Amino acid sequence: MQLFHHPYSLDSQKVRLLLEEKNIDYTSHHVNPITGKNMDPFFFRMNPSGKLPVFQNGSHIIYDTIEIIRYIERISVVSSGMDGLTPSSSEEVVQWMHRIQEWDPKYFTLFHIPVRHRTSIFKFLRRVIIARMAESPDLASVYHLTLREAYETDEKLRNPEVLRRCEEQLIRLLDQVDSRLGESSSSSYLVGEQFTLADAMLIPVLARISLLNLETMYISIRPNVAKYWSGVHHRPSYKKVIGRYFDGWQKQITLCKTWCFLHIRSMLRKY
Ligand SMILES: N[C@@H](CCC(=O)N[C@@H](CS)C(=O)NCC(=O)O)C(=O)O
Repeated sequence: MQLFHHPYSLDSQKVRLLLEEKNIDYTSHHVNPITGKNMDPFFFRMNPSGKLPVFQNGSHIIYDTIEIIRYIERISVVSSGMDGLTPSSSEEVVQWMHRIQEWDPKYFTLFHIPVRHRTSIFKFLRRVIIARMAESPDLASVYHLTLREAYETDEKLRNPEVLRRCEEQLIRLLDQVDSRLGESSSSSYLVGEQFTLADAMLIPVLARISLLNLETMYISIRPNVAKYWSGVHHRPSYKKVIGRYFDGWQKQITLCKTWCFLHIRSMLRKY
């Protein structure tokens, strides 16, 4: 099994958390979307949307995050030898998964990146797309679509209404999470006492808020969410998938590495 992912990608974090929780071995391929690695022809041929994560098991390729997560759940049930005995996720878990996945972090994240950094990332990515298009003319139509999407994204970021809608949706989700977590004082996870697929999907959302230095505004003011968030930091899966890249000073190193890469490549005009 192979996973094409990146620590920066929120949907990749969801899948990786689950793989770690279920102790499933896989071959990991880092595809950094900020440096445009997801624009490489090999990746585009596998997934014409260029989005992460992509999960491959033999000839079976899955691009949709919820589908990947449910597939991993089935693998884990089968490999534990409990097939037919262990019920798959409850209706409530599945509902939470969809509710969490409905929040698209793209614009929220981009709005909170300083404009000058955002502008140079976008400029770099547009040049990467054009360079890849020249290398693989047979993929020109997909690259054109991606380029158009990049311009549209830039356009939307000028519209404050887009940010307002993302914020509203996030606030609604966090309020629902806070009240669900508060329903039982003994339950540590979103749907009861056990870590479920819903937690694997929720933790990266909180990690994104924290990465953007917005914890005070969105997490700390919700006591149940704040308690949950500090609790999940102790899980080995969290440490491996998120903590080692973004906790404390690691965050500066991770961001600095990407920033230096972009800067040097732009200076050398190597796209
Ligand atoms: N098909 C995926 C989409 C995942 C997605 O939007 N991935 C983002 C990262 S979390 C991505 O790859 N962005 C790179 C890009 O848009 O170029 C799903 O909805 O499950």
